Amino acid sequence: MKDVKVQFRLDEGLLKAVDGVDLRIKRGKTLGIVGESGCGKSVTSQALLRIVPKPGEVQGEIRLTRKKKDGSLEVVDLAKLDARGKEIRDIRGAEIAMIFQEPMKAFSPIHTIGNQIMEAILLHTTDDQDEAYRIGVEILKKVGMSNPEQRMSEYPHQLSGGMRQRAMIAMALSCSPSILIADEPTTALDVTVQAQVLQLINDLKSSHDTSVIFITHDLGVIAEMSDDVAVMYLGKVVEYTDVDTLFHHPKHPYTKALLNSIPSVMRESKRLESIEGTVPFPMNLPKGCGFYTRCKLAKDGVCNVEDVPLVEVTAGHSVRCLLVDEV
Ligand SMILES: Nc1ncnc2c1ncn2[C@@H]1O[C@H](COP(=O)(O)OP(=O)(O)OP(=O)(O)O)[C@@H](O)[C@H]1O
Repeated sequence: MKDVKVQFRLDEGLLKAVDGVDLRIKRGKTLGIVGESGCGKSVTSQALLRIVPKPGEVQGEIRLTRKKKDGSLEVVDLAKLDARGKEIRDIRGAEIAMIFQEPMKAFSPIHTIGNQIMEAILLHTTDDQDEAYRIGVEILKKVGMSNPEQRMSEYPHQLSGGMRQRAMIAMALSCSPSILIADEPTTALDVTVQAQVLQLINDLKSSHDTSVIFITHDLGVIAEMSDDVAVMYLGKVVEYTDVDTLFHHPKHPYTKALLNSIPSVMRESKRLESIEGTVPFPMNLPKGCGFYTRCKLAKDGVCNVEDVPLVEVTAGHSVRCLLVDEV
């Protein structure tokens, strides 16, 4: 993704939900996107699939390298495609699939799990009903579903929360996508089921060489799942590096504050730190660093003058902060 912007033209003004995001998703690796509510994580992933709701507009470059039927590679700029056209519909589900926080929103309540999984397979993989059924059962088995044949004929409400989440992952994986977007997929689950679902995504990633974009506000989950991490704040990436560097050598004051706000059994402190205030609304923002109003290190006349660029401070580690040397 290169300089990707998503803006909503509303009566009140221009809402910049995503404001110039540059990200790279490597094959077979997980990119974690973390940040507070409203920072633009979900809209970034919606932009990738071109499912940003109206009146949202996507700008910038979203380059996807894909294999053509003859085996050769081609690069498609998803941002330039017609959001309702055939080309992006072929890519959605087949090339890039998504799992959501609430599976009930992804499934239709009036069709069986089997019908819904088979629909995706019949659309992208085969015309043969029997083969689609066989692939459906196989994929349910793979995601650890008990009695997969029986599940095929059940409706979403007949499954438990954890099973519904597995069924949604099965539907997303049924066409072997090269990119899987997981948007807070475990937030609504209890911790044991959460651990199983995370394990499942990690297993499938390594066995299928799938690239995963994992969106969450939970830094613990980020640590467990990601190879690279992008920390987002107010529609921008403020820090972008590999997971070890992020946790051991964070540079941006916002990342540091986020890390200090996680309770740890290893750290002895009287009070858990919190970040004062809330994320500003992304409309009519003043110039300068988006974190200025909440940053303990902010300097008047330095940080609130010009927009701050994302700078590579060491190889593979980019930070959007003018005071990065002092931090
Ligand atoms: N359909 C829409 N119309 C107008 N504004 C929107 C729309 N969808 C999102 N936004 C705005 O875009 C910004 C980013 O939203 P987004 O849902 O990407 O945040 P998020 O980081 O995913 O938050 P959460 O963790 O709560 O899902 C927010 O200010 C939100 O209000």
